Amino acid sequence: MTLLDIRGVSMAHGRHQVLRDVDLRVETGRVYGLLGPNGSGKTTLLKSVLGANDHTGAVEHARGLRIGRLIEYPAFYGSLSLRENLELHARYLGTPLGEVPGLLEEVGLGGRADLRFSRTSLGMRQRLGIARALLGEPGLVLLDEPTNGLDPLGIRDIRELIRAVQSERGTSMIVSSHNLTEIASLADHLLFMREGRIVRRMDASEVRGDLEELYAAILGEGA
Ligand SMILES: Nc1ncnc2c1ncn2[C@@H]1O[C@H](COP(=O)(O)OP(=O)(O)OP(=O)(O)O)[C@@H](O)[C@H]1O
Repeated sequence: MTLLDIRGVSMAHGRHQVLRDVDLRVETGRVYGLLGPNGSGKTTLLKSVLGANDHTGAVEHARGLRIGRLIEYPAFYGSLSLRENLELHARYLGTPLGEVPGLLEEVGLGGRADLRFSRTSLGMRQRLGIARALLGEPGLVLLDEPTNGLDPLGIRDIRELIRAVQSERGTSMIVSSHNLTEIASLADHLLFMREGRIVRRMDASEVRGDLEELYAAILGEGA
């Protein structure tokens, strides 16, 4: 089933064209890896999916689709506990508060539910951000550089968490990342962006050899 149908989406910041005629169809149960250099338009595309910017073209959502998101650093209240932060967001979304303890367990924060947010590490914040993105059982989750700023073990932990969430729930995801190992292990469909366009798309099963070499061949200087 098609969850999201993006057709001819373009977006400019002033005279700077950030997205150019992007088409993308997102299907149920698939994980899309969004790759591209800094400034290629990945975050802007994810924001267009959410209707959070002034793009042209069409973004059609399947009826009743809930979209969870972890885009940039999510805002949480430092003086509230992890549980209170999630409950506050659940109230804002109108989703059941009873979901919160299970979600904290699912992201590995069950034993830390009463810790104040201001006392958490970046890895814990990303876990909490993922839990927040899962409130209300979304059909699609957007993760924008979910391991940004983490150390190698933190990157591995978050990657494994995302894989576990995906395999347990079967949720469709769009994950943007500069970390090719992460994308290679998570995505089943790869989208390469350059200067606001999707210049190449392929199934992960089509990747032969090293993803870094493929990335350079598609997106490197002179490609
Ligand atoms: N609010 C804004 N005002 C002006 N320009 C913006 C704004 N937001 C983004 N841009 C510009 O749009 C372009 C695309 O930015 P975007 O954040 O979508 O790229 P990205 O591929 O996500 O990059 P990165 O990998 O660095 O996160 C960049 O050149 C950026 O400077």
